[in-house]
Amino acid sequence: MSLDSEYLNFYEWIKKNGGKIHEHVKIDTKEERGLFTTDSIESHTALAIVPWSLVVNIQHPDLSTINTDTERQALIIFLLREYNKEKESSWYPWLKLLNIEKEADELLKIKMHLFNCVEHSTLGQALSDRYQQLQEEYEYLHQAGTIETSFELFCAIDHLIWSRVLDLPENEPLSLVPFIDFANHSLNANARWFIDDDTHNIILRSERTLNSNEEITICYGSKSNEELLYLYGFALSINSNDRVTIPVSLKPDDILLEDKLQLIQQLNLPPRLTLDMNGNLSNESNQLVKILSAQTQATINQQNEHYTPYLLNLFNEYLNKLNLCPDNDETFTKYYLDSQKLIIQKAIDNLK
Ligand SMILES: C[S@@+](CC[C@H](N)C(=O)[O-])C[C@H]1O[C@@H](n2cnc3c(N)ncnc32)[C@H](O)[C@@H]1O
Repeated sequence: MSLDSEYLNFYEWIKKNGGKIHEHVKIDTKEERGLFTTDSIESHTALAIVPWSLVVNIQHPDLSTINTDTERQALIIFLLREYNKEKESSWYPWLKLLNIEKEADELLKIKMHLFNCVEHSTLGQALSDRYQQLQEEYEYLHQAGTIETSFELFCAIDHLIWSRVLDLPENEPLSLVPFIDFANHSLNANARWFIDDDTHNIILRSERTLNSNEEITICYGSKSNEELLYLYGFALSINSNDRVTIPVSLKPDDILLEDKLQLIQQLNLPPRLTLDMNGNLSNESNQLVKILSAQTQATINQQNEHYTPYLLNLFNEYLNKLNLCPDNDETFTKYYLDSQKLIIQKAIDNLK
């Protein structure tokens, strides 16, 4: 079956289930697959209406027999089960388009490459923690006979969920919304989605006039490149929400170790420094540096002469690690690294 007919099947499936897609909206692939217009569309027009019966979450009758610890696990089990049914699944027209097997292969390659470059960062820590958690979760579900797939497929489905789930309001369950899940992210989005109060349908609506052949985008939130990479596997070349977070720790031979630890705990400071786009430290981070750099009891929580050298050393070390990462063609890793280097360089210049 050609790709076009797969898309047509998908649109038909949505309509058959009571949904609507604007006649000038379709899924297409330019740099990245997404939603596009085929003609101009006025502002505040419904681009797609997805019925609640097609929203995948624990309230859906198809998930009612799944008993798990978390909503996410229920979604994983549901997707694996439906994926294995292939054409027999009533969700097939949507699942077919998600390229789950290809995802499983690519995900590992990209993650390994990315991981080599970010091992020293908070992103590296978060990725390896997640990988370990996934391994433990997989072992547990596999041994209990709840899932019978490979670990790679399990990871791909987990990634699929995090990268496609919609941020519904707090009282709503974790949900996947076919069709709207094809909208890519932009900080300058031209569309947004909302739940219709009366019908509970999910509506995607244009927020301004759209030109013909324009990509329809929604905003996934004000996320840094690190968060975007962690959750979705992409980064932006220009991201006004970007920042650098550097993990820091105390040296075991620090003569003020106990006092510093106590103070850090008392003030509830996280063990990392955060720099905004302009290379400025957050207030919390500033306080943490004062403590970490102090060399006498009297100056333990004050600006001290070691403050600037401590930071310069830390920033230069971090920059060196970023520079050690070999050049690579992976676009998003490059965006991430370039932006990190720019911010660190600004922070170094600010100290001079
Ligand atoms: C909700 S899906 C959007 C549809 C997806 N592009 C597809 O082909 O099915 C989210 C995924 O799309 C990609 N994506 C979304 N916004 C992007 C952007 N601005 N730049 C590059 N990739 C993006 C990422 O791979 C992300 O994990």
